[in-house]
Amino acid sequence: MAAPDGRVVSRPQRLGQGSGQGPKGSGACLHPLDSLEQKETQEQTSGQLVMLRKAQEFFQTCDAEGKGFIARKDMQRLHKELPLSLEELEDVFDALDADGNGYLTPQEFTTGFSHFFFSQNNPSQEDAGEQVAQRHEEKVYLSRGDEDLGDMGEDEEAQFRMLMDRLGAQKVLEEKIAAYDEEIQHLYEEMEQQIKSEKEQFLLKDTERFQARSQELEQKLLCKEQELEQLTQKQKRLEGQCTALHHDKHETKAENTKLKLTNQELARELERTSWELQDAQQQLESLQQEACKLHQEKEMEVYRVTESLQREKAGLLKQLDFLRERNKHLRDERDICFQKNKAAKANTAASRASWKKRSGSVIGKYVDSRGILRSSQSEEEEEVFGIPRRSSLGLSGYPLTEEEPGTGEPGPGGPYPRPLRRIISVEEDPLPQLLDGGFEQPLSKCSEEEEVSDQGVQGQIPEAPPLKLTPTSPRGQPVGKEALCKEESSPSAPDRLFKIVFVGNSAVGKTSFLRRFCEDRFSPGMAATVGIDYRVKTLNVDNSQVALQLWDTAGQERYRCITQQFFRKADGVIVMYDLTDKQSFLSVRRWLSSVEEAVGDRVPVLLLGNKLDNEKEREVPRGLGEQLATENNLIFYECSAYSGHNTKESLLHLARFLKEQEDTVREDTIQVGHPAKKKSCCG
Ligand SMILES: Nc1nc2c(ncn2[C@@H]2O[C@H](COP(=O)(O)OP(=O)(O)OP(=O)(O)O)[C@@H](O)[C@H]2O)c(=O)[nH]1
Ligand SMILES: [Ca+2]
Ligand SMILES: [Mg+2]
Repeated sequence: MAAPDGRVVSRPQRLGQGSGQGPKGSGACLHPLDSLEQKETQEQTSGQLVMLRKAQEFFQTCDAEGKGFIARKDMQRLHKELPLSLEELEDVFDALDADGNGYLTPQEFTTGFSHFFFSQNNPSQEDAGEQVAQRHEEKVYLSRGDEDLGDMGEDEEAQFRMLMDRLGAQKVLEEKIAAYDEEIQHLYEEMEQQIKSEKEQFLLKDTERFQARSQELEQKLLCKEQELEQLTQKQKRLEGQCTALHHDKHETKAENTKLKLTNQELARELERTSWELQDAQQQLESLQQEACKLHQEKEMEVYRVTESLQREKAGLLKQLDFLRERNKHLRDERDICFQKNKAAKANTAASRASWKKRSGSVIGKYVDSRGILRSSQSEEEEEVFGIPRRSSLGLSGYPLTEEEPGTGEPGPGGPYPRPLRRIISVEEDPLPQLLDGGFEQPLSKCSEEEEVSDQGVQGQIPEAPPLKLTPTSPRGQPVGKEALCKEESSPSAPDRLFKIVFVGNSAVGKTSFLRRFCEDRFSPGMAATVGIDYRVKTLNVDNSQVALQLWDTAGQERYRCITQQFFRKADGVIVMYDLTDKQSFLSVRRWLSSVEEAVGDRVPVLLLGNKLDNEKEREVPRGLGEQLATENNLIFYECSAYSGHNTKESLLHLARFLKEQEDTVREDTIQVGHPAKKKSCCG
């Protein structure tokens, strides 16, 4: 058991309890030495036993609660029973408290007593006695058990008192010890105080720490709760998202299925469309071939019609010649009967009629002033036989009937030849003079001024010179007649047929060039072309017959709108300039752009620099022509209608190019859907 100051104090043992020794009579074996000692001490024990017993009685008196030890306050209790002061009791206590721990164990109590007695009786044996007493004490402690100690008698009291006195006598000795003890006690109390305060502080700190700890824990708890709260919310959110995702997943799945179905449908649709496309392509291909055939047939048809018209025309003209011969004879006879005055009258009428009867170009009979194809052939008869008919402008540019243009009524004072533009160029046809005996200046010589002068003189017809029997100009075919070269008179249909439009400023030599090309002759002083003229020439290109429909246009500005219309139908275009006239070269670009505007760049163009024979008057160097041709991807030649230089070569080059281009297109058409590659013209 730990005493208050921490020292270990063995618990005083009650009588009968011992260090493992049992109560009296337990017969526990004793040490051999012990027997010896017993003999020695037996004589002395009787008196002392009593004393010890008394001591025990005292002990128990003091240790009323039976704690097993005596504290100071127990000793104080004796103050009432004994005539001792508190100080004396304190001194006695201190004397007895051998180990100074503030408690008296039974050993210390009885030892004190026995010591006292021993010291009283035989001081010499004190030491031995002490040991023996100690040992004995232990035995006595052990051996006495439950022996009741009786009350203390007088003599005992006297002895006790004596003891106390002795003890008291040692007071002086003991005072010092007491003071010392007091000091120790005091220190002890201080220490206790300190311990107490330490304890309190400790407790305080402990409490503070505890409080802090508990606050901290509370804080932590709060944090944890918040975290828990957050986690719960997060979990809720995640659950929400999870549900949403799950829901979306279902929707996506559904959408997916729909998309798959749509996909399948689209695939089927696509397959069906591709089949339809293939069918359409095949149909397109066959339609293209049909169109191609139709186009060729149409061309052939046109050509045949033209041919037959030409033949008919020739036949009619022969008839006309015959009739004229007849007429002439008849006239001769009649003339003999009638006199000149009639002739003069007839002359007047004839001069008028002769204007109407001027033959025009072939195409003019079928194309009216606006360049639109006319309807019936009756015009031909009327024209040839001068039968007046109701129509607008005549071929020669005069109205065929006496109607006022635009009103439909004959004008006052009879019909006058109105100053209208000649629509179709005509070549002077000597026959009309023969017909009505009237004389006319050949058209090619008459200029617009002369026409005006004609209009100016109302009714006065200039004296016609005596009728010549030979025509004034060589009787060539009227312009527009088909000029079949001798060697190609075979009427077999050509393999190819190309339409070529011939443009260029006025007087550059287009008509002269075509005359050279078709009739291989040059006639100076050509009349300016009016509107548009037309020739056909068949060439032999690489052993195939290529027919060229040559449209000779009027270079004058005022016919520009008519010529424009013909560009669209063209397979090829020839642009001519006069190398002795710079202005005509400068206008080439404008011609090129109006061709480009009408047909784009799909049509090959031949550029011709004419009048090469007039080298001394050259104004346009060859290089300029070549440069322009290269820049615009044109075929280029310098030529002369006068000498015939390069007239055939240039058109042969163009015809060959057209033929090759058509072959390419045909090949491409056979391979469906491949567009024709445009070759460069100048090869
Ligand atoms: N020296 C020479 N003169 C030519 C040549 N070609 C044409 N001429 C003359 O130039 C003039 C005009 O000739 P045309 O053939 O009528 O000219 P054009 O281009 O038809 O004129 P428009 O019909 O008004 O467009 C005529 O007097 C011809 O004789 C040529 O190669 N050399
Ligand atoms: Ca003690
Ligand atoms: Mg001309």
